Amino acid sequence: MSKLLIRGRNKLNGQIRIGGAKNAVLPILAATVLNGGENILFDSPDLRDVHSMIEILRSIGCKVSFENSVLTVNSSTLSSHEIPEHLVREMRSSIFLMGPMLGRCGKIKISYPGGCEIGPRPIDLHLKALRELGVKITEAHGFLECEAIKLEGKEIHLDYPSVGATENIMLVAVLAKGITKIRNAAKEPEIVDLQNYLNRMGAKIRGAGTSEIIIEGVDKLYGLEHKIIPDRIVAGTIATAGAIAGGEIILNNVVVDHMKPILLKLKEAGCWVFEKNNSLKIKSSQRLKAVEMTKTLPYPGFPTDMQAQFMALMTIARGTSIITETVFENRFKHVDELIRMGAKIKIDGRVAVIQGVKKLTGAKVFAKDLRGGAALVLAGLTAEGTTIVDNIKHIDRGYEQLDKMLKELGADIKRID
Ligand SMILES: CC(=O)N[C@H]1[C@@H](OP(=O)(O)OP(=O)(O)OC[C@H]2O[C@@H](n3ccc(=O)[nH]c3=O)[C@H](O)[C@@H]2O)O[C@H](CO)[C@@H](O)[C@@H]1O
Ligand SMILES: C=C(OP(=O)(O)O)C(=O)O
Repeated sequence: MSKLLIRGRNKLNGQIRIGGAKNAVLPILAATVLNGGENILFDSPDLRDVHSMIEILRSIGCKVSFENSVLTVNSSTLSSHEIPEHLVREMRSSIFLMGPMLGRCGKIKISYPGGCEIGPRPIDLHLKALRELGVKITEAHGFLECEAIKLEGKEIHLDYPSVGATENIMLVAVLAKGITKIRNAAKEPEIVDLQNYLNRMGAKIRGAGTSEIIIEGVDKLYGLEHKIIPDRIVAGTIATAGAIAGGEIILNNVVVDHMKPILLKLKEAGCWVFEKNNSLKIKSSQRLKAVEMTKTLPYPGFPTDMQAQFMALMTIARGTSIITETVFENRFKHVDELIRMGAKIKIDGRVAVIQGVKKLTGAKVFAKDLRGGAALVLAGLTAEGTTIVDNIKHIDRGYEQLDKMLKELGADIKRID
């Protein structure tokens, strides 16, 4: 199992370019099966999840190549509607295939996505919406057999603004007859990127980024080129690394607007943040202050995918901070590991109370999920002595060589296989 070894207390300085977003490229990769053409995706991040999605696409007959951040998918050779179970178990995002496969071939057989570490993550909202749009779903022996009897646009009200359900509905509705309206849709920037990608292949969608998305079904879609938006969570993680380690870093290729909820919290903690066009300068030269209240919420609220990293920062802030996780039921698994490094954190249900300490100390810790793992790396940057973060396969799911990026900025970090 690969590990990261970090010798703490180096300041971070320098510049780094942020790559394309995992949460944008995964639904877009699934969407490539819709058009039966050639899709060229620029700025695609080289991540474990992206490779899992590539394997899925190949397993159903698509031709895929990936070189220098350019992903090419030709879906004209699609030949199967059955998604291999072992690949679906690798990654929850495999359920994004449901919408496009139903639109293109009228059927899909897929197992329930793999278990996850941050809560039960049901897919009931996806299935309810698909049924409303005319899909017959039979659930048996852990598999979902779905058949599009007659795909017809409808008004769908989501009980919760689920990112994945909003995207799956968009993906099936593009080729349905008539108009689909999603009410209480999720507003994340990655949904806007999906809308832009789909519209450029011939779809008629408007409203992404607001709570009402309208999709007018079309008959035919075409292959195209598209550039993936920058990853706001990777940018937020590196910005928080700069804040926790101290120094002055510049992040290039970011959409500052997407990062506002994260930047507001960094500023509240006393960090200097300078915004300029598509770059950000983060400067931190003194012990930061505790941020009294942080609550994770759907966009444009503070992202749950930044909760663990922000908690790592709060462990060494002056004063007491409270972080409430409202999106996922079980996303505090990094807490025990941070405590091993000297953090003072108490958990009560979905609320964490963090009493800032003057310093953390290096320890052997275990990454239990993606963002929790990144939080442990950030804690290691400030800790006295050596930190070993074990089980970093989770981190590789969402960061393209986090160690390399931090090393470039001056961290003493190395990967041991
Ligand atoms: C690939 C991708 O884009 N992943 C992101 C996406 O995940 P994902 O799309 O899975 O997240 P959702 O927005 O769907 O989930 C939010 C909440 O809704 C619940 N829920 C969701 C669907 C459903 O059918 N039933 C249900 O109860 C979930 O269990 C969770 O408690 O948004 C999350 C919330 O911003 C992020 O943490 C993930 O990084
Ligand atoms: C939870 C996350 O991703 P996924 O939905 O792909 O598991 C994440 O990116 O933090």
